[in-house]
Amino acid sequence: MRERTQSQLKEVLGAGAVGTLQNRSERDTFAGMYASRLARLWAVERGLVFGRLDHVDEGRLYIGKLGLTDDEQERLLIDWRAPVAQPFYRATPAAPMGLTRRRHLQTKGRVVVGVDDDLLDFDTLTDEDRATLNGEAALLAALDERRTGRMRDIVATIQAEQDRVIRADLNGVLVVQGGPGTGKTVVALHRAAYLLYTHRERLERRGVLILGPNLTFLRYIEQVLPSLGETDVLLSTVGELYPGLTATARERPEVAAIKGDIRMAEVIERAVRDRQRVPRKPVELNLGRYALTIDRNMLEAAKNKATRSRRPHNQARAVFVRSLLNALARQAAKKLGKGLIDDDELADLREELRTEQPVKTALNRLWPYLTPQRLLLGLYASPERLDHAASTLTPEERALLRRDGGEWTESDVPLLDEAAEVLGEIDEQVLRASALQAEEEMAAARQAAEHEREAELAYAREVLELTGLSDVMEAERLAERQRGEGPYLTTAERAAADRAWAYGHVIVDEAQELSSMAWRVIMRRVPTRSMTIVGDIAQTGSAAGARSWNQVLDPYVAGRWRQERLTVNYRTPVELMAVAARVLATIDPALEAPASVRDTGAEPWSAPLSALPELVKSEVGEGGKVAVVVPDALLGELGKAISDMVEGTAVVSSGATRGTTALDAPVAVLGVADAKGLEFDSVIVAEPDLIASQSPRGLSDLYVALTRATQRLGVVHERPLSALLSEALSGLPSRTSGPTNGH
Ligand SMILES: Nc1ncnc2c1ncn2[C@@H]1O[C@H](COP(=O)(O)OP(=O)(O)OP(=O)(O)O)[C@@H](O)[C@H]1O
Repeated sequence: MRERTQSQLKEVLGAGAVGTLQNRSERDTFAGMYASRLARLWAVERGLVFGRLDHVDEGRLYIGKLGLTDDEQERLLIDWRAPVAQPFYRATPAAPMGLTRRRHLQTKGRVVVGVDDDLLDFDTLTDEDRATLNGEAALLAALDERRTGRMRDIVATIQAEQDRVIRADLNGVLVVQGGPGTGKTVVALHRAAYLLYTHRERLERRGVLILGPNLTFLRYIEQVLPSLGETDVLLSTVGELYPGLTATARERPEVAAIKGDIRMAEVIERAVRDRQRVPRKPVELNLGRYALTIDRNMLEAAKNKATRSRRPHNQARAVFVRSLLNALARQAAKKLGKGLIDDDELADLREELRTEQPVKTALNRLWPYLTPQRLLLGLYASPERLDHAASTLTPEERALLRRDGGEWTESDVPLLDEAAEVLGEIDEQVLRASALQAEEEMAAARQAAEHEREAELAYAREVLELTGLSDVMEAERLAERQRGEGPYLTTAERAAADRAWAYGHVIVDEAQELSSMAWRVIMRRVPTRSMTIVGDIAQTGSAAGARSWNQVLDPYVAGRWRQERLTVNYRTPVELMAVAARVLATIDPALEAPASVRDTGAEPWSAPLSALPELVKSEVGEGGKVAVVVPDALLGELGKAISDMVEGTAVVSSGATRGTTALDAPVAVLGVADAKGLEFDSVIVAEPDLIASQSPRGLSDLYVALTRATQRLGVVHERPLSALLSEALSGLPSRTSGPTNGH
């Protein structure tokens, strides 16, 4: 199939860029189709075939990562997502679904290195068969494997409760609630692959978006879908949802809480209204030959008209300007002694006035073009504007929003998106004209005599300021880059560049962390509300995060969402989960930790903080990936202490970029927010008490930290444990250095 597709691609490309426009576009479409088919055929190499079904009636079927037929259309391999493959995941001895046997195949390259059978129809079994039955071997072998720093697909070992989530209906909102390690992430990814297979046409056109908590996490999961042959899915954080911006900086919890609060929607709306100004005093315009006055009545009338148009701010500006210019033109006619004028004359005068500099400046003051960036920075920078727009917040809350310039944060992105909704797009033509105008102003300033230059430049800058052009020009450059849509731009790429894109399906991971304002952005991206939301309310660490799924979803789909639960922990062994469960009980005794599926015999241990670098070294010696989860305040200090001692240590500063090496390094030192969703062979948690007290949801953070390990867990501290934690953690056997036993 690879060879055939390759030669089809070659043939199409060989036809060259000739012919009519339509010919060429057809050629591009075919080339795109063959190229992605080829990519898919190469992507499924690892574990191509992993299962066999022995049917009572139909004989043998092989299950694999994609479907294959031979030249006679005989089925060679069945795609795991096809309905006939379902018994591979769902059949049990009680409900064998027509199977006598299910076989798991382990392969290395093209060689079968192991088989593992589940015999489902006991009547056909001999006694010896029954005695050697070990259906869980494949799963347990997969779970015990050393971690590589990248998530792997689980097609060969999907469990029945997970399969139900994966194959759930596309429409509506599905919430998948499950404790740590229950496979929420990996299941969500397989669901994306399943939905693309089952609803290929609809979803390829509209695209699928997967949202994760941070860039390291996206890196961690980015290979799963390609390994299942699906390459055109957009992975993103909320910080990247506003096109042209990657916000990774994190806000202090108290600021994040305010910026994520639903009251901010109203604040933004008022901030925009506050920029549609009616000054107390009339505005005088000196046009040389005569002077005009913009009085309050004219302004109110123009503003009312613009508001009644119900268009967003930037588009309503045209209504405002036209109304005001008409009034000014009538005034000018009077001044020029023309008396009553007809419509044509009025239009001429209006257009004449439109080009007068004092008029332009006044209009820009009264109803400026605004970009979301300019609006927000203008708001944060001015206590007066904040007092006005944010009167629903307390003075303390307003003070927390104050900021001069600075980097965009993750919490700003939903506010920028909200502002973009209220402001509306700036017309392309206006953008181009204003960019041109600004360039002319700058050029004129440069040409001006030396002594005038200063003043001219200041003026040009003022024009830029007033119209918000300094970032409008940025915006235009960006728009231009995005317009270069070549024929090979994939759906995901086009969607990423378009703020108004409506996705076919959106999957939200670690969904409990998102603020109310972030949910508004996400919901705008899926008007059909076809969504999968996965998370664990007990793990909520963000101050702006969710307390219940009802609270999150009621504003959008009250009573119209369904929930599935995942109950088995595939990551954390029993011994480690016992400790985590005790911490969970301190958050709320009613919360239940998921049951672990395996034990390793390695008990969690405790040691003094001073031994940390030594212990890390010894853990590295045991092999696999090691993580040290630290309180944010100690990241620098402990990161350095460990780096000095252990080669190849990666310290993950908050707001890491996609290029981070944390996943590839033998040791990662990181805060809880960056450890969310990840897993490591061995985890050491430093100063648990400080983690628990560093934010209002600190105990949940500690629970997250304690559930990241697949094999071994240690706790190091020098501060005494608080009463709350001592019951959960103080009984751990102590360790100074050297390997743990039991593994
Ligand atoms: N059916 C399965 N077969 C093999 N491995 C599995 C299976 N289900 C889950 N796993 C493994 O268990 C680990 C935990 O899965 P995952 O990260 O998806 O859990 P999670 O519920 O998202 O956890 P958390 O909430 O802690 O982030 C992963 O290594 C995953 O590959």
